[in-house]
Amino acid sequence: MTKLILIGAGGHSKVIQDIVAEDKDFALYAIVDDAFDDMNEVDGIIYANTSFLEGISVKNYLFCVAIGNNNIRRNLYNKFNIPLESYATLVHPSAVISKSAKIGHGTVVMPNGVVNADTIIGNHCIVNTNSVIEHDNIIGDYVHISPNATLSGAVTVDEGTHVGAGSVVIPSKNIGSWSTVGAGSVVINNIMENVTVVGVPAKELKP
Ligand SMILES: CC(=O)SCCNC(=O)CCNC(=O)[C@H](O)C(C)(C)COP(=O)(O)OP(=O)(O)OC[C@H]1O[C@@H](n2cnc3c(N)ncnc32)[C@H](O)[C@@H]1OP(=O)(O)O
Repeated sequence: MTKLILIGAGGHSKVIQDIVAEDKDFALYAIVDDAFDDMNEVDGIIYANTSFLEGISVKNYLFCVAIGNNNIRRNLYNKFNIPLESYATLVHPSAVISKSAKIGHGTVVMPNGVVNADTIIGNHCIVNTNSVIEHDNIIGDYVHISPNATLSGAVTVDEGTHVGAGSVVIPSKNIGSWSTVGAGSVVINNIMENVTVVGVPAKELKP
């Protein structure tokens, strides 16, 4: 069993802890978060400040940045000198993943997530509860596909973008990097980088 360390102790972390509890390949070793000043051990799990990472031998563990915010997740990955290969790919047993799909390091697939044929998902992504990523999608690093969102076939989502809960993207559209698709939106056009779109059909929200 591989010992796993989660970086982050908030709501998103709780869902990941549930996934780890279902996975016989992993044993949750520690949860580190700057919200913790002191080190405690509860039910065999260490709770500690992120400075705990400085005193361990990285090669003995796998890791996951368990933070929902895409930008913070990227910043924490860049902050800690942990090789990409040391980040686990965590998949809930109820998720359905095509044998031809590829999923990167540090990426989590929540309950009932679907990733279909020939889709490629990058590193440190979130495929959230009940979301559907259809065939031939290309999903960049640090992307979050929220609960109940549906990406139709051959969609591309570039780095850091957040696709909101219950939104739909029609086939073959591209969503640029570090953009946000509001909850419940329907994307029928390509979306630029660094914008927020909302509504049906999705239109840019001007600052
Ligand atoms: C397990 C989990 O929890 S995973 C997390 C999943 N999270 C999500 O899906 C959240 C997605 N976020 C949203 O939908 C947000 O509303 C955002 C990012 C689109 C906009 O947030 P903000 O920038 O704070 O916008 P704000 O709330 O000020 O609204 C601005 C305008 O957009 C409208 N608007 C905001 N969100 C939406 C939406 N999803 N659909 C349609 N209109 C919207 C508002 O009504 C408002 O309109 P008005 O100016 O005419 O009054």
